[in-house]
Amino acid sequence: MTSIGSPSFIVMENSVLFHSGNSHIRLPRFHSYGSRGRSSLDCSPNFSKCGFLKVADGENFLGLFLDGEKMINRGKCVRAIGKNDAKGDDGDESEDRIQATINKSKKVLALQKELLQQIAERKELVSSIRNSITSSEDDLLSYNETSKSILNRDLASTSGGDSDGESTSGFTSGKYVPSTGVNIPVGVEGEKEPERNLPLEQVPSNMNFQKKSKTTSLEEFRSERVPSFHSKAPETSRPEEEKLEELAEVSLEDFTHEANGAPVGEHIESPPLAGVNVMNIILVSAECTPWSKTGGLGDVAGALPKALARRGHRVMVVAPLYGNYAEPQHTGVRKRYKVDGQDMEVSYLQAYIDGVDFVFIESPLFRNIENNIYGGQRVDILKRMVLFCKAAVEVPWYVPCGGVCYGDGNLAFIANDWHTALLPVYLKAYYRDNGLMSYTRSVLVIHNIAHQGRGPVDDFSYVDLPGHYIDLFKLYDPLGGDHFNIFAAGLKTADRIVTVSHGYAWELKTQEGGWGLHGIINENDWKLKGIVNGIDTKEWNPKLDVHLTSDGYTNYSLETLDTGKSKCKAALQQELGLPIREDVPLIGFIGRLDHQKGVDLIAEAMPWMVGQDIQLVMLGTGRPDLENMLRQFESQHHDKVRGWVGFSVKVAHRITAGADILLMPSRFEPCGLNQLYAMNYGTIPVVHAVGGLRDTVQPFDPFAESGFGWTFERAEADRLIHALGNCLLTYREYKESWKGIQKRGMMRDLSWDNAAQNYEEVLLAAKYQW
Ligand SMILES: Nc1ncnc2c1ncn2[C@@H]1O[C@H](COP(=O)(O)OP(=O)(O)O[C@H]2O[C@H](CO)[C@@H](O)[C@H](O)[C@H]2O)[C@@H](O)[C@H]1O
Repeated sequence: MTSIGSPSFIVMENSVLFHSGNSHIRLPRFHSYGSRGRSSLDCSPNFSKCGFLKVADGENFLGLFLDGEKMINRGKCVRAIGKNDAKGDDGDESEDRIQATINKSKKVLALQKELLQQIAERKELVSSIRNSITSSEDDLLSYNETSKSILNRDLASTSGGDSDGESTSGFTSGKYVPSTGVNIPVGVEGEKEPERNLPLEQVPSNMNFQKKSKTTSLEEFRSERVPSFHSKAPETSRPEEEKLEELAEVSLEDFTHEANGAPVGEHIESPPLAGVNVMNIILVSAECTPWSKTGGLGDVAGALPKALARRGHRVMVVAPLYGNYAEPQHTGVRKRYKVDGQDMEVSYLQAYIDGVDFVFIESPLFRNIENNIYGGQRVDILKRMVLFCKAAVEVPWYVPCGGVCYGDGNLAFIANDWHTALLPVYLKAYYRDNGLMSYTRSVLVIHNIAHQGRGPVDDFSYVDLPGHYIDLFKLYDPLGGDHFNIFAAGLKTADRIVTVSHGYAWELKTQEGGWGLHGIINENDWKLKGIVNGIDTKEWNPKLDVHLTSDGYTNYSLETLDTGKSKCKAALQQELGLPIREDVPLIGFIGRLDHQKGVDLIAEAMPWMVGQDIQLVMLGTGRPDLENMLRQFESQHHDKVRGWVGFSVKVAHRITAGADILLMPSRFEPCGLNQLYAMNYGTIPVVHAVGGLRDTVQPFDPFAESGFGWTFERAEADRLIHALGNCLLTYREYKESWKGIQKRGMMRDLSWDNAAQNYEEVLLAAKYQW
């Protein structure tokens, strides 16, 4: 928070020139001010320097307040700081300073002029490049009659959206009809290739275009000097005048700094980490924490976008609205989409949290299934995903966030698992095949290849695509012959494929690991990359964990590990009704109860385990037989074992904090998040060395005192017993080594920041791929 002391002002027609110490800044005058005695604070959501004026008497300004902490936070309310009389206590001295400011502003205007000249030159260069691209790709870009008529329809601006609720999109006689009132982004016109303001960063780097020429382009200037603004329109859809206006709005201080080489004022935000590569990114997921979660996908959808936003990208998450969520507000936008021949209406809600736009799609199909997201008949699930993907792919056109739609230029979708694997296909079939959304890319992330959206070939009729698209979905299966496979089509169509660890990227290409899709994955190896998941270090942090603030639990850190963790362990033992003993190793398991998670291996090892002086708590839901098994473990070994059947985020956090050891005998594990959470809480993982578990848990080496846990090479009970036995021995006999492992785990950087940077590289590669 920046405190501005004894400031003085010049009130101009449309702005207020503010001067204090060495700082100068121009702020727009807010229409909401000027009322007598007004004392509340207000802000301009679109203004880069989010200023606050307090007025007591007509046009006499009493105070001006700056949000110096994070100026790009739209709508973030700040406390009032600083106060001064408009005429100033400084009298003449103040007048002089103001005069000086005016002089400086003149210099700045001269600078601006020069910049505009450079921009004009740069524009000329870009348009000549664009012309050459257009002429060489004429064939590719010529539209068929259908697309011409689509383009001729509604050429309204990208902002605002259409809320008439009357439009329907879908395929009629093999031709896709976008929803009535599609807001084709500005620049899409008439019968030719849409005229677009190709942003500078969209020019492929290999085009010999001097990206880093001596003169500075507007884009470069903006990205280097001005923080990225959440509510700004995508570059492609904004007229040049608007950009210039924005340039003029950049504070005087920025310019005077440029001119004088003076120190940067406190209110200048550092440039986005992504630099000139900032993009609009829309992650589409069937679940998203904290609103909906059945497993790790929800965690990723809730956290990765925030890390991407921290790098300066404009980021949105699109998810279905399953329940009544507190945060999102109705946008007033409604649309209709055809699903299996029926018109389905959807509406859109939106919330802006931690730099990310969360957009929820509301439909009776999604209502009240938060506990059964993937439940129901195969065809019902398929219809839900068809509706979700059809609606999601058009969100950038219809749903204004911070007042402005994302638009389809410089845009990349991140789809996740088979549930949204239709999105890349729709993007291609409905739009890119018709010359629309040409600058939009899609990346498909594989979190779990075991679930693929399979069905009989006849299911193709539900996805509403032109007939020839069936080849993308058809897959031969040695058991069932030809079948319909949504994941297969998504993998073939997406511009890039990501999976959640390096180990899993390798496994996917094998017959055992690819679950029938290894052929397709091998064919598309060139676009596949493994990126290890991160963790949400706010949500899963023993220091901040909100689930550790009651019932005897406590927050702790590396410094308070011994006392804090012991307290959490005792609280967990008490909550579970286990004997409260500091010296007994407490082992935890958290996960979906299915074949993947290797619960049966724990069952096999159970006789050995209960023969040890240990305690075991297992939390999970899933296959009914495995749920029953958990209940049986508890009733048979009530003094040592608890089987908690249910889905409880709170209990998951508490087990992670209170347990000494986390067991993950997964048969396959694309990445695994629980072992990462465990390490961050000083809980030692014992894992089957597979997929992401192998990538993230380097085995303990007692000679080098290195490593983070114990691993076993084969998913077999005796291997598990061997690894767990060594772990228990170290717990009991080698306390210092144990502490070392705990501390190394807690000191690791497990945040999403690294992964976000890697995702950015993938998105960029997709963006420049034609
Ligand atoms: N009963 C319960 N109560 C409360 N919380 C529970 C729970 N059961 C599971 N969870 C939570 O769900 C998440 C599970 O995440 P994982 O990554 O371990 O597995 P999942 O197989 O679902 O995810 C897939 O996607 C993720 C994300 O990419 C990959 O890491 C993973 O390998 C892949 O299988 C964790 O946050 C865990 O705490």
